[in-house]
Amino acid sequence: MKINGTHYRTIWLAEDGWGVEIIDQTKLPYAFETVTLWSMEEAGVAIKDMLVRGAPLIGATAAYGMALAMREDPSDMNLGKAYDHLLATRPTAVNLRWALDRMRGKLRYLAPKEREDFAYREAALICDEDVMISEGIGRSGLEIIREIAKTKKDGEPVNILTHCNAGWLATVDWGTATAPVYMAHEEGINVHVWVDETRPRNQGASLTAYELGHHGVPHTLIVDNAGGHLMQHGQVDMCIVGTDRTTAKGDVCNKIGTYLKALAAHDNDVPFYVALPSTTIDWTVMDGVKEIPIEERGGEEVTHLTGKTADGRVETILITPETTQAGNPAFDVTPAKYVTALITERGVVKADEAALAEAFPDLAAA
Ligand SMILES: CSC[C@@H](O)[C@@H](O)C(=O)COP(=O)(O)O
Repeated sequence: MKINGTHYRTIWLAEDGWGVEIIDQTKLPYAFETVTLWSMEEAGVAIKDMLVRGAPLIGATAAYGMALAMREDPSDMNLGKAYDHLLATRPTAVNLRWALDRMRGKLRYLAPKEREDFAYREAALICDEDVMISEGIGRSGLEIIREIAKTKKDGEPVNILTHCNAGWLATVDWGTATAPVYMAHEEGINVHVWVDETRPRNQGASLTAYELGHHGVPHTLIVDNAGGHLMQHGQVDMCIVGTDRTTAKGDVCNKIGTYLKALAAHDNDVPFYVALPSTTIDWTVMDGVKEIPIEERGGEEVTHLTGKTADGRVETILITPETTQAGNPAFDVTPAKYVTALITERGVVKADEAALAEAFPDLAAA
């Protein structure tokens, strides 16, 4: 993705070859600042405090966290310690466990002195693969947008609603939900994105709007509750969202509020697509509502708002009475029956157990 003419991935190695550079997403959209992670602990903090976020990028950062750990101490004991420490940072995105399992699964069979170099190579591979996977998702979803575009009169845009940020900033590059949008835009299809602000952390307002703007994709920010109204009035052609964990039968766990969008889409015959890399499928889980752990975050994310003042200061303010308690479940589960289809790197797949197993026989059986 290009920011002011320079192509950036969301994670890369520092010039010294071992520090890990990330974009501090807590500073966006007000400032584009990069941070270097020098230790496994710093990688853990970056995930937990959401300097990096989005399921695929959480996985990529954890992989580099393991590499940093192996540089510090490549012993068996530290391998286990780093795995446990990083796994505890955020509970819902399964890419975290996937990346850690892949790293530990390979590193444990190597002699300690071989582990550091291998870990850096493996983490880089995970990042490169993520970019290729997002490109594959983009190509799969592009077909759907092309078909909808054919039904439009000259000059009418394809209106796409998205929730949270499943964009370039949530992956290593391209994004999942945004990859088809970027490809359609590059192909000259007239696309317009309805961006849910995505309270409480406002990933839509701060991140999705930021990256669509930098890419020149027409978009309009809406409050989270506007989607149903727009759908009732024929102003949404399709929804595309991301997912933090998809079950073996196609239930989808994504940012809180996704479920309500899916219900509104169902009621209005608007196709509801979920874009995901295969790394986001948890083959060990069937029933998303009962089995997926939902991250509960601090109530201050709900009671406070952060924004930029007219004189350029970034401030956090209280929007409730001092004593108000807030609940803050960060994700919800959309049952497979409300998902029109899953947009994956291996094509568009029905959200059901048999279709997923057929599309990913190698992974489903593992
Ligand atoms: C391709 S990212 C998919 C999901 O991780 C994304 O939609 C999302 O909900 C991100 O939540 P976040 O809490 O910002 O990490």
